[in-house]
Amino acid sequence: MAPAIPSRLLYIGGQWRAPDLGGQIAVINPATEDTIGYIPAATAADVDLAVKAAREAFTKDNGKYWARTTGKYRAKFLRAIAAEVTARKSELAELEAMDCGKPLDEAAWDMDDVAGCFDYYAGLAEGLDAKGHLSVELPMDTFKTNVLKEPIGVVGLITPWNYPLLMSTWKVAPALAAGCTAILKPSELASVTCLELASIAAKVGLPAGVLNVVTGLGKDAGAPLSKHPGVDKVAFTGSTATGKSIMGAAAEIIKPVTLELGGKSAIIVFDDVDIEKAVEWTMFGVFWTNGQICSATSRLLLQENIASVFLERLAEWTKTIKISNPLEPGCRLGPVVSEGQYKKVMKYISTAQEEGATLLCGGKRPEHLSKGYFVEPTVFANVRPSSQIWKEEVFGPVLAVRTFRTEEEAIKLANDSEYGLAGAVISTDEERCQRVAELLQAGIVWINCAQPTFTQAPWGGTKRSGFGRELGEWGLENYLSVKQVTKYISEEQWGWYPRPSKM
Ligand SMILES: NC(=O)c1ccc[n+]([C@@H]2O[C@H](COP(=O)([O-])OP(=O)(O)OC[C@H]3O[C@@H](n4cnc5c(N)ncnc54)[C@H](O)[C@@H]3O)[C@@H](O)[C@H]2O)c1
Ligand SMILES: N=C(N)NCCCC=O
Ligand code: NA
Repeated sequence: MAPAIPSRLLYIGGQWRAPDLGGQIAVINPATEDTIGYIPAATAADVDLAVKAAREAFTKDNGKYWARTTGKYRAKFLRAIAAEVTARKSELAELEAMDCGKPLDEAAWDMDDVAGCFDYYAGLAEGLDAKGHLSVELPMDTFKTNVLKEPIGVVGLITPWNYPLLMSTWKVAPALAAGCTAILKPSELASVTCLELASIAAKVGLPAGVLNVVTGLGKDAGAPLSKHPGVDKVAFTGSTATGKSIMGAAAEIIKPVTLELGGKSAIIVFDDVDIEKAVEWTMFGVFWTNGQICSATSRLLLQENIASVFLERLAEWTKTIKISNPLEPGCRLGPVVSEGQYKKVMKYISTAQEEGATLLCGGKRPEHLSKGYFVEPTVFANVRPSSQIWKEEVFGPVLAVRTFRTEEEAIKLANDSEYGLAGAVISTDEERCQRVAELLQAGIVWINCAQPTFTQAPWGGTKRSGFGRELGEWGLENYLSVKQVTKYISEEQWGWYPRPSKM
């Protein structure tokens, strides 16, 4: 039996609190269109309380409460959270699948990644203790400089619905490891597991106010958080449009932001490949998580002389993907997240047809599913570079294909995008893969695969896909501020101003 959606309030200052205006948002299961629960709807007053709680936790006892504790102390809580996520893995995975529509196997994988990420940043928190006082080489021996890495302060973390708990963890884990205190505002379309993270924080005894979770609409809760003067930094993952407004709000008060935004990443397949392997990675690149991945390799560039064999196999294989309720064993494609997303994806599909692309497979709701926001995995060939489906992020299971003749042409086509998040190259020629990897304008490049992501490696984009890097050591730096402490160590008088002669 699927678990019931737990009934939760906002988590502020270590307490469960009803939202100031008493609002609620329905939790909709996109596979059934049923309302399966409610989450609280925070507004500006709740955000303000959460920021105050986080500030108090940050400054309490001159930082001895959290911010200036040892990394070893903070690591214990991060590891306890990881253990609790692991203990509750199957329940959390089911909640995630019911809330955002991802297949249960994917949600279970996410939960392993969540636990792994908390464990990883526990290790980096411990590492900070040793790195706390770096000394800097100076050209004068009359001075000595040390560099302190300090938590940046109270951080606002705003996250999307495609990996609800994992995208939040990519921010919460390094922020807490660094000694920051945080307010997490997950997406209103999928907040259930983030409220469970709050319950886990309470259970492991994370000091009150260190992590606050406020659910609510972007305009009502996200916007007040992003412009709050009591927030020292905002880390955001979501759409480019929202990223732009968050950066604008932050500019008013010179608040640093990092932005992980959208993409329209290319996968380049050369004619020397094993067709079976290349077809499967192509499918995984755009149909995993239903294509609702910022790094989805949703533009396929295919070398001309293998195009017909490759596309025939791709269409044939795509038609066999198991589309079902995410909780059904073996499901490989669930519904898209919401009715709004369903309509948006369908509109992209009809526009692609109007613009003359060739529909190879998919393009509609699967016949065996009359309810739920399901879209068949869809492949369009002969896509013109000027067309919408080539340029814009669909965030759904839709692949756009073009052929190319030369390596140079492929790179040019791949880079001809406003976005620069990811890219992939598939070829048995290692030197070619290396060359292409270096020339792709992207923050993430996959060779002979697409999408596998490791907590240890940096993640983030270039161009309009945003800036800043999450994960790995880079992810921790996001939440640290650098302070130099310079000491005069000479016994001598400084001697810049001539001493006045004695009276
Ligand atoms: N680069 C990455 O790592 C990455 C990862 C996942 C998703 N994404 C991107 O996220 C997008 C899809 O996610 P989404 O639909 O949830 O994005 P979205 O921008 O609509 O929402 C993201 C978050 O921002 C909040 N928000 C909305 N308006 C706001 C405002 N005015 N001020 C402050 N907060 C506001 C939302 O409530 C949500 O929590 C896609 O474009 C995708 O590419 C990027
Ligand atoms: N491999 C994983 N888990 N990728 C997450 C990608 C997040 C962006 O949407
Ligand atoms: Na939902």
